[in-house]
Amino acid sequence: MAKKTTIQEFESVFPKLEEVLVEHAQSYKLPAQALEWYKKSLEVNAIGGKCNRGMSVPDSASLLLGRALTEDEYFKAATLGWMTELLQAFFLVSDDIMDGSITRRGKPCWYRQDGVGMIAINDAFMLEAAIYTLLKKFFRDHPRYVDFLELFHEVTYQTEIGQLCDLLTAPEDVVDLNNFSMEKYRFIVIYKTAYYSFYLPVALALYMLDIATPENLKQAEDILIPLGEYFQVQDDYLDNFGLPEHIGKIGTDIMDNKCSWLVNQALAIVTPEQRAVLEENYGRKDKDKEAVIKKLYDELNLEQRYKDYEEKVVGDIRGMIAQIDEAHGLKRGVFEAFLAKIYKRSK
Ligand SMILES: CC(C)CCOP(=O)(O)OP(=O)(O)O
Repeated sequence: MAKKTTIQEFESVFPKLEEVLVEHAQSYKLPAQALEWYKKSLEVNAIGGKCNRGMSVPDSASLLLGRALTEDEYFKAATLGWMTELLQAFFLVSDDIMDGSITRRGKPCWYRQDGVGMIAINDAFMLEAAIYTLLKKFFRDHPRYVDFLELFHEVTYQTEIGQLCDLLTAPEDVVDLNNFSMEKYRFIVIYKTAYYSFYLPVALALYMLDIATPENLKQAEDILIPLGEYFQVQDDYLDNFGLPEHIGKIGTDIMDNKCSWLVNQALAIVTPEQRAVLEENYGRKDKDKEAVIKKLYDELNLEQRYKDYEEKVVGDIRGMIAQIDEAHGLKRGVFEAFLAKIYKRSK
């Protein structure tokens, strides 16, 4: 019988990994001040999230095996999971600078913390580098070591092309709503979110168990990418309708001129007068203009539109899960468990 991990159990693995990373830094005789800085960056930026990505590696491995993991299997799967959380930390530290975000996981963004500033850019690079230190330490002799390396490299690149398009579609000083479309939106979110947040953890579990056949990887991708799109739509919805004290971050999409799911939905249904309101107020660094957009979103009843979307897309995803061919090691439970982690989430 598969066993689901808990956040406590998953987080209990991190200190051991942090010790490995600190020892690696010490092997270069890193001065004490820099070492302390690195430790703090690891602890502040890797810990404190929901760990959906990280916990999905051991959860998926246990579901694929159809049994609880042994202690060593759990440690290895959780280590791969923490590598996805280090990748997440690398992206969040960077993204918060690019978006001019204020809070993250209920605290000031790392770059906004005392004395950090643009050192955060180098800290982000070091969070990414930590992935490969752990991979070499614990998986150098694994038959799929090169596949792990290539997977992390490819998924990082996919996320970066998504982020590039996200930023180019949301120039700070040039608001042109004709620049937005659902087609552009889908490309952006598939690459900036879906691959690293949903495909990566399951692909890691498949490689760890050495059942990452092209068929299994393709079947997994065909479901996990739509799941990742849904997850980003949720994030866009929460950016405006979520409670900052509950989601742990203050929404910035409207002022950041983002090609958000919400503005794309609005563009599809506004009257000419309402479109003029969008044109006049969207994408400006102005709280009063932001408030006008938030009021328009309420008038357009976008909250209900999101809830209708959620029921439709989850029905479609459940239909895809039901079609999975389990003959080559894949298990429907892997995707049902991932969906259950995010369905109707409020943060
Ligand atoms: C929307 C996504 C790309 C960024 C936030 O991801 P997340 O909600 O999993 O964040 P946490 O790691 O803080 O739980």
